[in-house]
Amino acid sequence: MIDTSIPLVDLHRHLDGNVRVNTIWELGHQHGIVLPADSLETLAPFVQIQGKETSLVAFLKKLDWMVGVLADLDAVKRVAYENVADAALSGLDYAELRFSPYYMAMNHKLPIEGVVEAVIDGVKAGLKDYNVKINLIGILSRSFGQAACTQELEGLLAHKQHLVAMDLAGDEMGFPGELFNEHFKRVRDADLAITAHAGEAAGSQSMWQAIQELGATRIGHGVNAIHDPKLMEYLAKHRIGIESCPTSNLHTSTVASYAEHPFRTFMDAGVLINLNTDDPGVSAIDINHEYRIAKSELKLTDAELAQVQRNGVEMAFLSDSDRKALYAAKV
Ligand SMILES: O=c1[nH]cnc2c1ncn2[C@@H]1O[C@H](CO)[C@@H](O)[C@H]1O
Ligand SMILES: [Zn+2]
Repeated sequence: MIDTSIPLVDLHRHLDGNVRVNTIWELGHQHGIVLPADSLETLAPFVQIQGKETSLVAFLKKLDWMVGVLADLDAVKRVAYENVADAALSGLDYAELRFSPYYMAMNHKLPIEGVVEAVIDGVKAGLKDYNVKINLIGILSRSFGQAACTQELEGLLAHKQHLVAMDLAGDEMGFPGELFNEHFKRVRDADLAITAHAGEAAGSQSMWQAIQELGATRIGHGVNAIHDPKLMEYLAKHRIGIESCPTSNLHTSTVASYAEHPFRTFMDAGVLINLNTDDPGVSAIDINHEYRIAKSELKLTDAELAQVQRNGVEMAFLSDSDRKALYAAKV
């Protein structure tokens, strides 16, 4: 299913949506944080999806315990380290890990810039022990409003040399992209690439906004583009990549079933699209699961899966020489 001659990448993966249940348990006890359950087994349903949630906002609540145990910067560093380990252990050659330092900092009033530094340190430590290539994407969490995103942006820009891109995530319906035009002007001025969660909870207009006003060259989810033929044409023509996360889309009720996921519609329209995990800890999945689902439920052939795998490498925020090196390491 996975072609071992092609690099395996995950481009849409929230570091703060991938905290191990065991780590939540240990950090909770270490820091005297009252957890909602008194054993590891009974904790899992509070932080992982059981069946599915009724909406994106309901889904996002599952991440709250993951950041709720980040009581100090060592905890942040640990989570970042374990994210590198998880990426390597699931067989990824390359992952772009995205994180929202405001969201990670807010429960225990950690310094936002300190969180950014701790993530960078944790990833560095992970890379000493595990063989995988990692790049970082900074997230502006729209759900906390414009002022919080300004603080978040500044904490991230202070370490922009460690980032490849910036993303807009959170409650897409409640906080439309227009609110963040000024933020993303600063991101463009800093020469970082841009991806944005769009067309997940809101319609295709939100994707046009992300592309034309924020400057996104990739879109997270983008499911709702299929209702807008002009946009589909535009995505294909301009090679705007769709970071697709089918299981997350099911878990947020963005699609009602795998069978209704429009992945194939994008492929047939010539749109660059790949497979990703989104919040592997919350969804309790890994990248292999998404490729299995793409075969069994989205009915992709092995040749199509190989194309999807290559699309991911094509879409990655990598320099041409790094992209070549990633390919070269597989042959
Ligand atoms: O599927 C998703 N759609 C939109 N936002 C998301 C999703 N998963 C996580 N986050 C958001 O990303 C930040 C943490 O990295 C948080 O703002 C969380 O709500
Ligand atoms: Zn996401």
